[in-house]
Amino acid sequence: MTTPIIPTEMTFFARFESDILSGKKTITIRDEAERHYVPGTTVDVSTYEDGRWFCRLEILSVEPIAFSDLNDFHAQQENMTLTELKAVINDIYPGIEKLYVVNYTLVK
Ligand SMILES: CC(=O)Nc1ccn([C@H]2C[C@H](O)[C@@H](CO)O2)c(=O)n1
Repeated sequence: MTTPIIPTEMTFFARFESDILSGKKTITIRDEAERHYVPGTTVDVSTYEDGRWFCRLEILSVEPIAFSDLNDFHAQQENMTLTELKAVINDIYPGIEKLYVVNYTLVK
């Protein structure tokens, strides 16, 4: 039996940093490769572009979601409209239907 590796790091595109730090963005939607975050653990967060650390987040939950089931509540939690959110996700994960909502809170 293999021991699961608990992720301790997460990256975000730098353009989302201010929304995360202000508490306006409280979820991120990731693909299969990033579904292994564990509720109750904390992760160090840095920018995807240059690896600059900017905060720690506590993972609250990780729930599967189909792209076609994304709704206005998800968009609100991302501080976007649903149209914007779907466009962002389509850009990052083109054609991927099976996704995961990672809910987090800023560690102060
Ligand atoms: C490497 C990678 O995939 N990085 C990501 C993925 C997603 N995000 C943001 C963009 C949206 O706000 C949500 C939904 O995917 O999460 C990101 O910043 N970096």
